[in-house]
Amino acid sequence: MSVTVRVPAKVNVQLAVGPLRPDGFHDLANVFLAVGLYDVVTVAPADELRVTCSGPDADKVPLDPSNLAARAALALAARHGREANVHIHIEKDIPVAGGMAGGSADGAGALLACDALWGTQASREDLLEICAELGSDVPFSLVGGTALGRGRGELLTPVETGGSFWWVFAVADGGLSTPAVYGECDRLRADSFVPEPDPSPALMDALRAGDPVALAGAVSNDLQEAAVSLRPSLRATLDAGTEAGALAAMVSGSGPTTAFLVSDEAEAEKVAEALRSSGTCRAVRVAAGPVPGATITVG
Ligand SMILES: C[C@@](CO)(OP(=O)(O)O)[C@H](O)COP(=O)(O)OP(=O)(O)OC[C@H]1O[C@@H](n2ccc(N)nc2=O)[C@H](O)[C@@H]1O
Ligand SMILES: Nc1ncnc2c1ncn2[C@@H]1O[C@H](COP(=O)(O)OP(=O)(O)O)[C@@H](O)[C@H]1O
Repeated sequence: MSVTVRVPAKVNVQLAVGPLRPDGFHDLANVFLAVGLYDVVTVAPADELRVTCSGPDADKVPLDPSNLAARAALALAARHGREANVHIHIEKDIPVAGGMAGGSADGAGALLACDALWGTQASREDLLEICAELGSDVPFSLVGGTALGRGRGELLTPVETGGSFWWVFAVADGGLSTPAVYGECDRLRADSFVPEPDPSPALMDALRAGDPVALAGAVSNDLQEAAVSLRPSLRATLDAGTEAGALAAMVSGSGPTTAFLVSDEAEAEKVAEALRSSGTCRAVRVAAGPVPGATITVG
């Protein structure tokens, strides 16, 4: 017997970062959009907890208990007074350390899969609470769609979205550490007043209208300057996408993946081809969103 869960990547259409909190996190207005690039997590009974991973980036994924999928299984097992004796296999398609919440996706996926495998029947609230303990982005990987994350990103409310948006993602060589990018953001803003983060009304209107041109005018990412500061070569990738006709060019979350909003699928293929031949990135992916969060496909 096994259970398989499919979990999407995300792009942040707004990432407003407030001042550094005493606990080392930042308050956010984090508008997540789940996009159709997926990791697939399968769990099956085993003698002991074990994680395996396949896919082109598999060698970059830790297989020890620091893996977010393993941590999710251990957290659920601890709550229900049982052993986490399960084999977790991750088919990884989400770029690793790319600002697309791949680890968070695996955490949410393993949690949902173990809950079904073990019949623990945890409530949605319990699952979301465990997700928040695992990481700021993990609750969103469970719920998917479009959502506003407040607090450190874990306090979610759904955002009405009137259509599907097409994206091209340029995957960079190597990853960027999320804490390092937040740290660089603090350093760059050390002498500026940093306001409390708020969701953009223009962005909410554009999402509700399903209007990619309006969305392109409203997207923002306070971590972009920091990601480009740590990885200056991203500037050339952003420029290549803009020159190819993307409506908006931005860093995805903490990067180094860059995200290009386009009007439709045909434009996506055009911009993708231009990015591929630009020589400014390692790989190019096309995806649309919003899509649902973690979903059981087998089991
Ligand atoms: C930046 C974002 C945008 O969605 O994602 P990525 O682009 O990395 O995927 C998130 O805020 C990343 O969330 P996640 O990767 O879950 O971070 P966590 O494990 O909770 O925290 C890792 C570290 O990031 C920093 N951190 C994270 C969230 C937050 N609101 N403020 C922070 O300062 C802290 O240094 C923290 O120790
Ligand atoms: N299941 C997992 N998949 C990928 N990375 C993981 C996983 N579990 C833990 N990690 C660690 O999390 C780091 C961040 O990876 P990831 O979640 O892919 O990127 P990001 O935080 O930029 O969205 C990786 O460098 C890796 O060390």
